[in-house]
Amino acid sequence: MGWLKLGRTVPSTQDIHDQTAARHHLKDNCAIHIEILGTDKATFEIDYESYRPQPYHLSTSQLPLISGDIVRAVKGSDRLWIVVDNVVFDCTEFASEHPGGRTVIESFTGEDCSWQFWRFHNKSHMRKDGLPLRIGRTEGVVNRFKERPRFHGLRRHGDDEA
Ligand code: HEM
Repeated sequence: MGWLKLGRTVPSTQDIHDQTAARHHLKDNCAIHIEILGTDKATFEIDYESYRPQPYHLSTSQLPLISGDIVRAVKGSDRLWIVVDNVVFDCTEFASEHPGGRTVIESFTGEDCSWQFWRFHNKSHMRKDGLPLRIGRTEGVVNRFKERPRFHGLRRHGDDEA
């Protein structure tokens, strides 16, 4: 499948150098370090280690919100975070044990990969292996690839039965 083979894109550093974005992160109370370096730009380092797995009993809406800018910026770090259905999973350690291989998780780091995920996994995989990796929820992290419709016979998968 094409999207499985695509390499990583170079991360945009625009967000990281944008002062407005920096203020936004502060407002969200995230663990970051901001330093003004004598220019009109602010830079910050994100303390990715401070985002910890969340208790299993929390519903998605109870998970801490991680700003989309922080999730996207993970591409420039050594952490492997992915987003499925607006939930952020830290797969850094899990990736090496992933039955589908490490590469596929690396290729989606800092991105939404919801439909790709659901093509290969079911809710039971998510409960057993995904739940321990949840570190938060996020908003506005998009999927790079458009989902291709699937067909069962002549019927489009997901269409109403009637
Ligand atoms: C939260 C992150 C993920 C978890 C917990 C996870 C978990 C798993 C598990 C438990 C399996 C084995 C399934 C089985 O035994 O039938 C598996 C296989 C697989 N996963 Fe993931 N996965 C994750 C992310 C991803 C992502 C982002 C992709 C990319 C599409 C992916 C692609 C695959 C593939 C291709 C397989 C092999 C399927 C097969 O051999 O039939 N996984 N994964």
